[in-house]
Amino acid sequence: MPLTGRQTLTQYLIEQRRRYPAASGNFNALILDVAMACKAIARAVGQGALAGVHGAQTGELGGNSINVQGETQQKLDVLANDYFLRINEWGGHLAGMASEELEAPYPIPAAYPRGSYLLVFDPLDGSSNIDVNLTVGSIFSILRAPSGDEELSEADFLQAGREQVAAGYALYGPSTMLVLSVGDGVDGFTLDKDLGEFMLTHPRMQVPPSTQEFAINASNSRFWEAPVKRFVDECLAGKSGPREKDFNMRWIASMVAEAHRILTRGGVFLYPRDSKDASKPGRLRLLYEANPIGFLIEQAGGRASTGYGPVLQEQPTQLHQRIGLVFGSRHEVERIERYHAEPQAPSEPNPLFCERSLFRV
Ligand SMILES: O=P(O)(O)OC[C@H]1O[C@](O)(COP(=O)(O)O)[C@@H](O)[C@@H]1O
Ligand SMILES: [Mg+2]
Ligand SMILES: [Mg+2]
Repeated sequence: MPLTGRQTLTQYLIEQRRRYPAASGNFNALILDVAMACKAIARAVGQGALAGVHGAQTGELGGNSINVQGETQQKLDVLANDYFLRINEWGGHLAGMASEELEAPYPIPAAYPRGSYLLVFDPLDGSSNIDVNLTVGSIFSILRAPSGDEELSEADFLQAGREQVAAGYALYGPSTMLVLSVGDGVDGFTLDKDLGEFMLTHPRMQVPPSTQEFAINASNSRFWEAPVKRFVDECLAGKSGPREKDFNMRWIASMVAEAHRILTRGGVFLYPRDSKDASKPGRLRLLYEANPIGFLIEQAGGRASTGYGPVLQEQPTQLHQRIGLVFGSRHEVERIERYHAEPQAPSEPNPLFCERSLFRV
């Protein structure tokens, strides 16, 4: 038994390596570098206004800085992105990185050795919550890099979620956590700030198969597709509706925090494909939001879907591609997939989401 009574992240990784001796020490070192970046971000988030890290980032020409997504960058988006790049570029484990905040992939500079993995990340998820002091996080995905020393291209990152070697997130909430899957279940660690170590506190996390809690941004209801309207209407109808049970609703606007709640006590999260903006078939990004969260949820016995099928099977076509995402307790996600699979008859609208719809005005 370790001295502290709990396993540290380093001890956990060493033990994993003993079980799979073929795994390289590079992989463990990479996870520890990612964890270090998350600790640095946690410190900045924790200091908040004292560290002057709140508010929008100023662009080169004055005014707010806008990222490749067309969204205003917060100071912490930029700082967190920088920590990820600086702390992970030197170790010799990576061939390149890609980030929500960078338009193009970031190849490892020639000054450092080139490694065999790719790191893809959303350095700060839930940015709209920074200034109001609510939980935010970082999300990451690890892929294999192509062998050889050809120049890295965007195509090298376009791997389906099933190909991920590992995925995880850090949560900067009342406590700082790191939740990780190396493809053998999901384990959660809490940061002991005095020791500066992530300690294993949530071994073998599991998503309960059933739930009475759902999460969706209901202000988008007029843009939803019929199967999503039907699902939500049925939840809202509660005991007196077809589901014959009451549901509770949550919306934090930090997907990483919603994922953590669902990994802890179950639930279903929807940011589905909708008709809000024809150029964006969804809000969330496939490579660094949907895929890593989908990997964790499936490793914990839950289900992650586009509504039409498993999200981890989607073949990406662009680095910053967006996608509809539904994940969480298996029975609810399967139900939503069933609703999408049922033939829609526009001439015979379902009364639940038309005249009697709870979202109808
Ligand atoms: O403001 P909305 O439309 O509810 O969107 C909230 C969603 O946007 C996100 O914040 C997107 O993440 P970023 O902060 O990394 O852009 C998700 O975490 C969250 O689920
Ligand atoms: Mg995000
Ligand atoms: Mg972000």
